Amino acid sequence: MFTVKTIIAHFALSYMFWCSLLLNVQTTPPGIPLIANYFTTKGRYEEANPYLLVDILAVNKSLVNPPLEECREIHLTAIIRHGTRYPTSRNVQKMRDMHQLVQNAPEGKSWVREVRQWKMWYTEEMDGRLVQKGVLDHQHLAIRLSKLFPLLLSKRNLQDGHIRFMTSSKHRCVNSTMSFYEGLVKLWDIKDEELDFKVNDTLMRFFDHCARFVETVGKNQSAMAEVDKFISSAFMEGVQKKMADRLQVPFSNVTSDMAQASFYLCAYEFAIKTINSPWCQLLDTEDALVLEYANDLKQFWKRGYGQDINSKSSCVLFHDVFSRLDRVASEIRSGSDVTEAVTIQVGHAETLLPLLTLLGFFKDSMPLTSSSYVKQRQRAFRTSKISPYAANLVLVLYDCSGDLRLQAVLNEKPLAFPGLSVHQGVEGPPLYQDVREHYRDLLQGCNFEKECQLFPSK
Ligand SMILES: O=P(O)(O)O[C@H]1[C@H](OP(=O)(O)O)[C@@H](OP(=O)(O)O)[C@H](O)[C@@H](O)[C@H]1OP(=O)(O)O
Repeated sequence: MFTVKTIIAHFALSYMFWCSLLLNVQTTPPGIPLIANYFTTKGRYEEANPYLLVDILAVNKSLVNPPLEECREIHLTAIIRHGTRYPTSRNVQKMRDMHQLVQNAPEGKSWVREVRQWKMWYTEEMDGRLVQKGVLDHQHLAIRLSKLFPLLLSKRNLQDGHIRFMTSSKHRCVNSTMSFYEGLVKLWDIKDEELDFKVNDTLMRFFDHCARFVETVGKNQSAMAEVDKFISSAFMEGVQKKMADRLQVPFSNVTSDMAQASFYLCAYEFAIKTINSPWCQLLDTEDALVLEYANDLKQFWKRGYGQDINSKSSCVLFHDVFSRLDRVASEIRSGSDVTEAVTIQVGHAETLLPLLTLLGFFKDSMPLTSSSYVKQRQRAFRTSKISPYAANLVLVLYDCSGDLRLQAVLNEKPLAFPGLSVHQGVEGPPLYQDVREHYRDLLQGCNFEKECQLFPSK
């Protein structure tokens, strides 16, 4: 349960947030950039769960465990994005160009001087590697999940080999997997144990192996047409103009890439070093909302509802998860032990977003387009909340006196399966059978090979 301190802090933070919205004044805690809630996939997990700012190990059991007394958790699959990372080499280049532009800006305000004096320390070699904060993200997540699901994430299950680890081959994911394991080993003071994990890109980087996705989306810039249109829109121009005014440089010198680079400089300095960098002074809330929307458009059209193949490329992961749930269900029904209590699968934002899309989560009534920025202010598809660093989708199977129930939890908050009504008005997670029925078409179809064929046979 939450401690009193956490509850008070949670309400204080929420009160400050709503004041800032109503009064449109900065009331974010000092040290946190005013625009920190809009960093999309470059954002910290803590901004999605502000109570963690007070106690990084706080959990709210009542939120995720079923209120039904007779339930006990019997299996957990967690699909987790890696922790906080360095920028990719492509973005380091954009950030370096932005830093260069500021060198030639006139002195101006004090923060401009600070930005001019700021040392560009990012290098291409960093290329998305995990940082120390990313190690802590996963260590802390492991401890919180073990507090939420103690029957599953237990010392006994770890030592008996009932907790399985799988990761993408990318260094940030391998190191995140090791950090998650370290969190448990430290918690239970386990010595002389070796982490046994599998690298499986077929599952964790399915998008690389889906020819139709690679050719029609990954390599096809026209699939990003709405993103490109928005980046050339008056909204983005407005951001560039304000930046040019603040820096007192010609508007023509401030490209949309530079606007994005300033956003990233503020985001990475904060996420990696917890610094409210002078770069954050270059953008106000309205600017951040525009840049947030540009990034959400990218994720929508490349990983979300924008193209059907985005979500269908995750069929292989969908079937992997449900075949394991089916296996556990039959083990329970036959009275035998559950062979795999916990599966930890570490991947990317582009592992999580297509699967969430396939399951129908965070779907808005209208698609995100270059012309719907204003209408989509309250959109459900907001990656700042869905897929920050260490974002995690946890599927928990419960045995409730013989009835199997399945709960979805995203970033430690329960998710209702879209379109699945509560079973006969009974509170708590739906019956597993009802979830399977709800996804019957996907379970019987969603054939990865067929969906990913570049030229589908008739
Ligand atoms: O804009 P960058 O180069 O950072 O984009 C990265 C992806 O980062 P994200 O857009 O999710 O913030 C990165 O995803 P991650 O979950 O591993 O951080 C992805 O692996 C990398 O290839 C870049 O994605 P893109 O779609 O190729 O731009």
